Amino acid sequence: MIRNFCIIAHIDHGKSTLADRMLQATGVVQPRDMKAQYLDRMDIERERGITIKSQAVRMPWEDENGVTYALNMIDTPGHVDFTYEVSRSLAACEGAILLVDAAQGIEAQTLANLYLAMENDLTIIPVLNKIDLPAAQPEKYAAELAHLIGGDPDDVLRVSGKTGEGVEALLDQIVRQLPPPVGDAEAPARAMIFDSVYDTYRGVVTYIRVVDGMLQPRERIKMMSTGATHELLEIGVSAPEPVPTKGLGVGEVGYLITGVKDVRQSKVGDTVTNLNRPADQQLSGYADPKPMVFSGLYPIDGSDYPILRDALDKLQLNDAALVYEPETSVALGFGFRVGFLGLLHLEIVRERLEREFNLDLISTAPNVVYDVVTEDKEVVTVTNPSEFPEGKILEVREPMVSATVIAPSEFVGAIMELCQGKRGVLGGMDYLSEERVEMRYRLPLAEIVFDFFDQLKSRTRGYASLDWKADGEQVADLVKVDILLQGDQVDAFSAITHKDKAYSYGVMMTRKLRELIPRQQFEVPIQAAIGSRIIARENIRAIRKDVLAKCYGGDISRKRKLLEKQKEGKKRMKMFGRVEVPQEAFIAALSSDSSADKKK
Ligand SMILES: Nc1nc2c(ncn2[C@@H]2O[C@H](COP(=O)(O)OP(=O)(O)OP(=O)(O)O)[C@@H](O)[C@H]2O)c(=O)[nH]1
Repeated sequence: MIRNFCIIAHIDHGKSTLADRMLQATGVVQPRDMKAQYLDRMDIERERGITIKSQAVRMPWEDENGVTYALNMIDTPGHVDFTYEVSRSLAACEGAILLVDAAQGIEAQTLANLYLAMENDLTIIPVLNKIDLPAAQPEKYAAELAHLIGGDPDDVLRVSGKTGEGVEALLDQIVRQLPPPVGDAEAPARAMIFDSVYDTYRGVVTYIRVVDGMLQPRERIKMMSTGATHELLEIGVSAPEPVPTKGLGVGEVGYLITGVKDVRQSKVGDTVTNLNRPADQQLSGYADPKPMVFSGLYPIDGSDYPILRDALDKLQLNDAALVYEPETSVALGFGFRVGFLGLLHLEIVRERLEREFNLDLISTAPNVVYDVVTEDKEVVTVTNPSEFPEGKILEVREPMVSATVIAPSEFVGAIMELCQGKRGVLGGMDYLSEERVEMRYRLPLAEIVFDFFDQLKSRTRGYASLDWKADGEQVADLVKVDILLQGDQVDAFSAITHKDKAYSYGVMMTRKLRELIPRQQFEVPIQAAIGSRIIARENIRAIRKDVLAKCYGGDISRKRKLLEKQKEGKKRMKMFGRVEVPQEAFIAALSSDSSADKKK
């Protein structure tokens, strides 16, 4: 008897904590082994209190008639950057627990995840969490939830992941309400890969859900999309530590190990079948995660470049959403252009590179991907402003998102003002209750991916929540702004912006550089330009830097020392034409610009 379910919730509504309590209530983790966020294996997940990778775990649960069920729980990430992980997990389940913080109510990702679950035809069990909080308003939010998904407010379960209250009743309801998995036990095996993870000791561990038939150790399996075959070295369940079994049958969730070293050989969304008796139809897979923002990553010390390359290779083993290719910049030297799902993803990758591989990195201001149509109708995909085609351009298309904002209704005006300022178009508005409203906007990705969320939070005193998903492209009035030092373009500072914002970018960047670049022996103009048109200009005045002026005596050795020192200082300088720029100036100019993403 099997029940497969996942927990879906807005970020911080308590999924991981509830999962911990379930592990305890079912006895699979002993109290002495318990640690918070048991299923979050990465250090960064623990430290930041967020879930990045999905995890599956099997737990036994006995119903009131003494029948024991195997419950497979799949813990999913809550942040919008990792939504693609959620949809994969959902496809492996028959049911979802829709968890809502009893002191907060429905938030934007509650809705987004609910819609995903509904698209996957899952049975939904509404649950209010954190009922131990003094600020909890279970009656009010039970009504909100019942209104949203239909049904009676009294049927909304109430639990506390902190105290464990209501968790056993919830496990009983999972057994009672969720349908058992259906599949054909006699058919050729078909199993869906919903995650694959690189483990230093075991190689690639592939998480699967068997739909039809049976997979057994030692047999040869085939990946249906590539035709690659492997021997099944081990198959088993996570309980939550890996436990090898004699095979996995219909509806079962577990892992398999084949000895491959690269997660790309065990592609998420692929169907695993038996080589001797293969299935003819693949299961419908998932859309590949698509990078949304790109940034250049450069080692501060140029000799670290090979280390950075190896480190990215290693991280990619575990993160199929990470894409990169080598790139060179006049200002920053050799590095990589890296694609990310969002700014949180960028921040996490960068932190892992610095921490796990001891690298000091500089990242260029992130940008979204543009399609530029040139005069001869060629479409150029631009992931780096320096690739923006020269010459006449027919149109520039930018990626769009559809965004949902949920907030108390008193903030409707403030939210509208913000979204309009970001070139958003209102798509619709619904009241969830008398005082809370859901607003739907279509907005350019470039306008929301950077500081939108912070601005939204500050205009709504922290009450608004946001969710968004990709929604096609639009033609827009976009231009490339270049920054020139004495007439020479500095590639790391080029940016693609909306025409109305080009001027303010130009002014901001030229001012910043004027402050950061030391004076030279001659006057240096810093200009911002669109094509050949100058839109902003600052000057660095000339000085004559005479290091010898300090030495009045005739001590020649001291003079020589000073000259040597000056020469050394120059090594860390980059030359732009005749202009010397210390690398620190670039770092300072770029780092203050990259708005850190806050937890959403
Ligand atoms: N008082 C109280 N606090 C809770 C309860 N459940 C979770 N919390 C707290 O709420 C915060 C978020 O809990 P998590 O379990 O990390 O939330 P999450 O939804 O898993 O977050 P992500 O994995 O990042 O999506 C933590 O500080 C928990 O200690 C509860 O029942 N009562």
